Amino acid sequence: MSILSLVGLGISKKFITDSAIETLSNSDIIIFDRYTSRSCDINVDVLRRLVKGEREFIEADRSLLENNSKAIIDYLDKGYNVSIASIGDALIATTHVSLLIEAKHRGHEVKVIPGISVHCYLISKSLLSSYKFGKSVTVTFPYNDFIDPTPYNVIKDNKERGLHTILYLDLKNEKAMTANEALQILLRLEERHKKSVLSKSDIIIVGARLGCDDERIIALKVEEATSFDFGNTPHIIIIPGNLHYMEADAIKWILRS
Ligand SMILES: C[S@@+](CC[C@H](N)C(=O)[O-])C[C@H]1O[C@@H](n2cnc3c(N)ncnc32)[C@H](O)[C@@H]1O
Repeated sequence: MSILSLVGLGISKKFITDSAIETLSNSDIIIFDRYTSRSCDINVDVLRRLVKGEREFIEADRSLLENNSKAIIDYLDKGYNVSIASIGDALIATTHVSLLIEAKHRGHEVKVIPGISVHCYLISKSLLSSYKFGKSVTVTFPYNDFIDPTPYNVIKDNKERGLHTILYLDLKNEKAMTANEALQILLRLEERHKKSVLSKSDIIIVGARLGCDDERIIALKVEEATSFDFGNTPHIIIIPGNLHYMEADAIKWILRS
């Protein structure tokens, strides 16, 4: 029986925990997940330096972790302890739980090492109440002329219940969607569906490169945000629902003046 560990690295180097390093150092094979999220300063070379002892590193894209999990199970079946190291938390806004289930079914031990996720970091820095977030959703790049309406519908459902929505932005190969692109997509969906889900005068919150030295978190109107320069990616957005008076007071500190 081998061990499969899902290790969250946190969103930047300063958040990598001792527990993460210890778990990686005890693995024979470390699979660095470089597709579910990006960090400003964590990469495979950084991990090589932090991990104790010589370990085999594999850089994994979507095909290895989602379509070809058999390769991972084969390593476990051969007696190797495997860690999958993801930016942020390995189980927040990913589908990696399927790997744990598969490994467990094969009789292997599974471990989860939580990491500081962009999800909780953003909620904390936004000053909004964690009790008032609804379902989160990813805005994906249009495919030919097709724009996936899911984010529009999720924002609508959350807003109907007064809840805030976190929008993750698509990562495709080397391209990361900017907040500007995401908002243009949502405004196009508004034009198409006309359900008054998003208007140019709404206040939204954008986080850029959270956890990095040049992080930004700004509350501003949609019409300003569409052309605002938030700096390099990754970016993330909150579409607020109804603001409690304390939330409305607190976000003034991050409001663009
Ligand atoms: C699918 S989510 C995965 C989240 C990750 N598992 C975690 O727990 O942090 C990845 C998306 O979150 C956002 N994101 C991740 N890290 C970020 C950061 N440091 N600053 C701003 N947005 C970030 C981006 O929109 C990115 O495309």
